[in-house]
Amino acid sequence: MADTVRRPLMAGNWKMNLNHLEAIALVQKLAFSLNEKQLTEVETVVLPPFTDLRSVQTLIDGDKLLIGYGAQDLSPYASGAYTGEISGPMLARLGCQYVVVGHSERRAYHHEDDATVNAKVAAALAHGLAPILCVGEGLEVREAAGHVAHCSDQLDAALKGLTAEQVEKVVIAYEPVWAIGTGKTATPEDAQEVCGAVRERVAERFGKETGERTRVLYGGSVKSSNIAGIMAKPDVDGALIGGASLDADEFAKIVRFPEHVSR
Ligand SMILES: O=C[C@H](O)COP(=O)(O)O
Repeated sequence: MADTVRRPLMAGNWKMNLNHLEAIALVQKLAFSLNEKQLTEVETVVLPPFTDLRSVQTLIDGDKLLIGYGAQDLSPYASGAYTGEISGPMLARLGCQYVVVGHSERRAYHHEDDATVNAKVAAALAHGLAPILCVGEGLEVREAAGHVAHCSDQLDAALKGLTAEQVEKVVIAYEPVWAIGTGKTATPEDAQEVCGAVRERVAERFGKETGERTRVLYGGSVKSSNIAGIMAKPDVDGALIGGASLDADEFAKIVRFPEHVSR
């Protein structure tokens, strides 16, 4: 992790897990497990299913918890006849700060292509939400050593038409598909290679300052036992955590990573 203006971000993507009652219990436990200093040093965010958001908002606002929250997806449209969809304005009204866009599970199971991801990034920004934009290669691309080019192409497509000022608000998450939910974590060097390349690409297209300010996360089988090594890398500003974020103790240990990193 570089000594820059970039505040570390640990975001827990719960995926399709935990109902609204379980969500309240987890957020309460997470908040009790971390003190003000830890939550100030490391931005801590939960990304629950849509049905939990109102409960999470009520708890976080009511108890003034230093925990952020957001959604896992949004429609590219603001309103209209799109059955089953949830819009940016709806999420903004619920106080969401973040929304995941282009997660590999949505690209694979919901056939989201680069144009859709680009439209969703723009929709999020238009409604004051910071997109957590996911890029990442599958195993075949990795084995053919095409991972950097693949992520760079996904990034270019997703950021098409944006200004530098907008790009600074985007959080980019490098999530190698082969490391998601598999227990196969990328090594800190693997994470650094792509996170560094992503930052360089942002700098090339939107300017050096924008590259320096944009946060780049790693995601894929992150746990308390491997987070310190990953966060020691200069271009990794945090993590997008799946399975491990469903356990409040484990998530809190991940947030406390600075205690295990020598800087
Ligand atoms: O969004 C989170 C990632 O898909 C990582 O999931 P995981 O930590 O369960 O491997």
